[in-house]
Amino acid sequence: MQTISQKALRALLYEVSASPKPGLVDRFNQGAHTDMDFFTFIDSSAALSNYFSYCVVEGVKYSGKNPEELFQSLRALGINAEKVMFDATDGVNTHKGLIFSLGVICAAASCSMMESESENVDIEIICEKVSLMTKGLCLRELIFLNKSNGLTYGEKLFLKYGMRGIRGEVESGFATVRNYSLPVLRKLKSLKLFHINDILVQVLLHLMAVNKDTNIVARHDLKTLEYVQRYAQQVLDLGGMLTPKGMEMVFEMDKEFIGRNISPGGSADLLAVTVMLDLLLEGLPFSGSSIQRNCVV
Ligand SMILES: CC(C)(COP(=O)(O)OP(=O)(O)OC[C@H]1O[C@@H](n2cnc3c(N)ncnc32)[C@H](O[C@H]2O[C@H](COP(=O)(O)OP(=O)(O)OP(=O)(O)O)[C@@H](O)[C@H]2O)[C@@H]1O)[C@@H](O)C(=O)NCCC(=O)NCCS
Ligand SMILES: Nc1ncnc2[nH]cnc12
Repeated sequence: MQTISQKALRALLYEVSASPKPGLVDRFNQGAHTDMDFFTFIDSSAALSNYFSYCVVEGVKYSGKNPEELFQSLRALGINAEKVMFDATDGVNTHKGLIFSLGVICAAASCSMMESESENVDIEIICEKVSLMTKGLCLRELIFLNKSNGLTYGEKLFLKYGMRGIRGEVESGFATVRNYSLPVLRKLKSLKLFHINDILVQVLLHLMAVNKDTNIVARHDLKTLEYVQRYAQQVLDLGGMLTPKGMEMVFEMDKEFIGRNISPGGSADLLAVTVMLDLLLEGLPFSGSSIQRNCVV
């Protein structure tokens, strides 16, 4: 059995390995990116493995009553992890979104497991903890935003379109993942009919059909986001990765996204989050009521 941080690393590696992912870096090509490839993601993933352990430790140590304090304790770790990522990739942003999302999940999972003294913590409880930890984040960092320059893409897009990006997704306890992608992943795995690669790409298509991906809007506009969502739904209607015709369309979509410089990076992130929550559902190496803290990490 694996520890929480090993699962986080596995989620990163599964996400980048799933191929073909339209417009994204995968084993077949660089997608709509010129500055990074599959190996950049391997370098970035390896560099981040310690960071996930540190986040798990914060969750294990935390015994207070206000989960927002636990989130605050992660912030410095997250900022440092972004530096570690940029060092490993020569300044390319591979995993900024996942440093944030998986860091919060690692801490929420270990904290919830310590509280319940059980390895079998419901995903709903972990996501509820994520939501409590990040409560008020959109209000503080977007709605009451009081800086006028040096804005991140996420902040600019909130001001322009009211999009809440990754902050909205974590504050909702990963509603998009719980409502759409995780049920698809679990159902397809349980059928035992398809290869994990094809299942992951299929899950990505489901995410692309619904996710309000700020990454697409940052490079383009809302019309392009709608185009991506419609296109993903059309491919799913043909069976997506699970039928020969659908699979052909996925390769076609990849070519088209590369040509139009479209990269659904936010949906790629939610694919990794989906894998992580699924791996957490498998349980962790605890032993009865005496929790072996080092096993969780
Ligand atoms: C809190 C922050 C992480 C917020 O950052 P920001 O204000 O920039 O907010 P967002 O734009 O909302 O999101 C940041 C990244 O999250 C991913 N993302 C976006 N939308 C969604 C969504 N709907 N669901 C899930 N995830 C989403 C996305 O990451 C992916 O894209 C990255 C590539 O981005 P970028 O380089 O900008 O784009 P390119 O098009 O490739 O660039 P060009 O080639 O055009 O130049 C890639 O990393 C994917 O992962 C968003 O980028 C942050 O500001 C913050 O506070 N950081 C500190 C860390 C911290 O506090 N951690 C806490 C400890 S847990
Ligand atoms: N595979 C991928 N390609 C491009 N951007 C990403 N962000 C997260 N995963 C990604």
